[in-house]
Amino acid sequence: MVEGEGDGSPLFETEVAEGIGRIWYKLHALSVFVGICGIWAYRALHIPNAEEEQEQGQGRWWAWIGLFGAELWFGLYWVLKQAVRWNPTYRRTFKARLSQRYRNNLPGVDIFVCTADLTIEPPIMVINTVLSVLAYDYPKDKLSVYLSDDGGSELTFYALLEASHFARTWIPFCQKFNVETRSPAAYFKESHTSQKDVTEAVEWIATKNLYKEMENRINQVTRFGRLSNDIRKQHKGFCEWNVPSTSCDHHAIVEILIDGRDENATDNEGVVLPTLVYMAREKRPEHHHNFKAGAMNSLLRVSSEISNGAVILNMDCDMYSNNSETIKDALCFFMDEDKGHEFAYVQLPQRFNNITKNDIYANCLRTEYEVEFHGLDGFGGPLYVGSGCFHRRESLCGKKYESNKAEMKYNKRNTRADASTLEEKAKSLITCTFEDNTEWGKEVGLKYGFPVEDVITGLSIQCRGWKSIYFNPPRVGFLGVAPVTLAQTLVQHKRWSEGNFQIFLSKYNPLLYGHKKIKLGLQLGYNIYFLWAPCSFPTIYYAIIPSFALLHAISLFPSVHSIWFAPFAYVIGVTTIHSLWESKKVGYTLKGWWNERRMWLFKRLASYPFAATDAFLKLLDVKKLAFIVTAKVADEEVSKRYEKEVMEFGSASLMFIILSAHAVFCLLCLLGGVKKLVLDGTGEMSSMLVQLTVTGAITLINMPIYQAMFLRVDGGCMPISVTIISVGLAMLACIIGTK
Ligand SMILES: O=c1ccn([C@@H]2O[C@H](COP(=O)(O)OP(=O)(O)O[C@H]3O[C@H](CO)[C@@H](O)[C@H](O)[C@H]3O)[C@@H](O)[C@H]2O)c(=O)[nH]1
Ligand SMILES: [Mn+2]
Repeated sequence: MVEGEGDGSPLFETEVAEGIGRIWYKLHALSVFVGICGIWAYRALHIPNAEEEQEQGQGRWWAWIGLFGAELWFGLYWVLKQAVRWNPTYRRTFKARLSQRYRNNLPGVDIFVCTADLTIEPPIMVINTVLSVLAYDYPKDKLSVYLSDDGGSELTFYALLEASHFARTWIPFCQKFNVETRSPAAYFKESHTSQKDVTEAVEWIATKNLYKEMENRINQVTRFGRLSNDIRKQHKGFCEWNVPSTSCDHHAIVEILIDGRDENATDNEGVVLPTLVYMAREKRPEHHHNFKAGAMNSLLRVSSEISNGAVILNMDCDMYSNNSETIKDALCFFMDEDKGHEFAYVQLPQRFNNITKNDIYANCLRTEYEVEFHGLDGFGGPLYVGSGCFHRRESLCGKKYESNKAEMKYNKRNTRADASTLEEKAKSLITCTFEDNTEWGKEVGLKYGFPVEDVITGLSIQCRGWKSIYFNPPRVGFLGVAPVTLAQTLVQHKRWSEGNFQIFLSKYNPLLYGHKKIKLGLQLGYNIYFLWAPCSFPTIYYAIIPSFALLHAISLFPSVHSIWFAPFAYVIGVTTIHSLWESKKVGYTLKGWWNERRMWLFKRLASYPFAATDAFLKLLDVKKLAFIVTAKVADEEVSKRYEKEVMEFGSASLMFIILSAHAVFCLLCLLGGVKKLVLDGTGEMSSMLVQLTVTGAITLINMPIYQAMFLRVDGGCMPISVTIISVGLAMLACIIGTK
């Protein structure tokens, strides 16, 4: 036995960042905090009095108080952000020890893939995700994959049936040639025969042809919109669609496409296959289905009947597994003899395979995944953010944490009931009324009532005493599809920020609900995300008032010659440098950093305000919960512009009117202000420097908007109606208040 590999050695290792770098970081943070206090002091000590107001214009007092409020907010929010930067924690697993120690005692793993909409989540994409997890490097008799289809479509069922056939070739192929990328579409895109020897190349070509043929069949059927009679004869499951049904009105369907207990269900090399199940829960217009949370809870019940794996992996249909070892990684945490029993879930970062070089819409959330989540891990574990999360079934089903060390076991499968009996039993668990008068959606399973079902579920699991793990493997674990237009990103962020803020406003507010249950650092950490939406108000204020005052040559900041200038310069300068440094460290380009800054502003101007409003309306019970599924396909023109990192507008929307009206407004303020200062000689340059900088920076960041309004002519440019309305609005705003 290798030294250190014995029974007692841990299955994972934790490293907390320390050393001189940390000390510098903390000193820097302290100094910035002093600067922030300086800004607060300046505001508090210089509140304009009535006399001054006479001199400098009516609204100055209001402007001042508003800025004070905004600066208080930003300062406190900055403090929250330090919490997750204080103790970054990193994890490493020892998979060889796991395999050696638990060779025959590994637990069953159930993988849940969710899909909801046939048109924006094409079946070929869905089954690529399914194939990537079917091919996991894990004992196949312990692996079960479930597809939940909220679209309830026979086309998706057909695609899954095709996948179940192709899996027989794909799984052994991956094993034999050590394929790392186990989504066939992604694999055949990145790999070429030229890198292979003859035998491999032959099999490579054969497998690729098989895949391409399947892809063609599926895409043809999808385009056509229905199945031929020949196809419908291929499997008894198609009978389920004999009665007319729609995505929101149909009975429960459960079809076991591959029964892992069946000795004849083997791949081309004669090895047993993983279990594969199609599920569409019953849907009726008069019953609320609770979106993804409802689907996940149905999956929990159906899987408990069929395979009852002790570990559950949650996947979105667009996010394939890119690393065939992540199940083992997750198990290194769950099965560690010393600490394992404490962990409820292991979240991996969500990465995307369609991010452009400079990540124009700041979709990859690198700061969150590379910096902040490591910080959260130091305080008891990260948020559960959906796709790419491994759960202990017990904790997801509502169990409280108990400190006794119980080993995670392999649950024996029900071998008596045959597949069709299991299917019938499973169907009875996913009817519309099954959950009535039960704890499902409340204390059991994923929680209902929030558009970010995962985050609230994770929080309540942590509040039941469990810890969670953030694991960021060297080879990316999961790769999904990020939105490719500005509108999609803004809408996606509206859902997230609204859901998060809704939690903040509810009884689940981490400061109350988590009090004495989770660490303070984690409570603060949660609030970074929960307060996204209200961050919009101080930002809007700060993005308008200083510029407006500049236009009127009213100074709202200290003059360069004043000692009070120092804290402003220091805080603005150092936080900018720090964010540059941080984003460089996590792999952003300079332009990527700039794009991230832009999206920071755009989200706060045009997405979060809607989220905050809707969250309040929901609190008052005037608005119903909605879940807009993010689009995963785009037409060719749009994709081309995305590849070239040209910002996409194209359609008229209120979000765009806000953005462009604000952009024009700032430009007018900048021009007007400079004219006043330079040509008319009103006001002092030295006391306007901060406002000039702020307005100038906003104008620079808005460059793509001006281009889209006045220079571009392609399909993604700003619609002329939006341009007219926003220029009108901006001019109106500039005129108001001008005497
Ligand atoms: O009624 C529904 C709505 C959605 N989904 C599925 O839920 C997943 C997530 O939806 P998507 O529109 O892709 O949301 P994203 O914003 O991309 O997803 C992020 O945010 C969600 C919470 O808002 C999490 O559930 C996801 O895991 C996380 O990746 C997709 O697979 C959908 O098919 C359903 O199964 N039923
Ligand atoms: Mn998604």
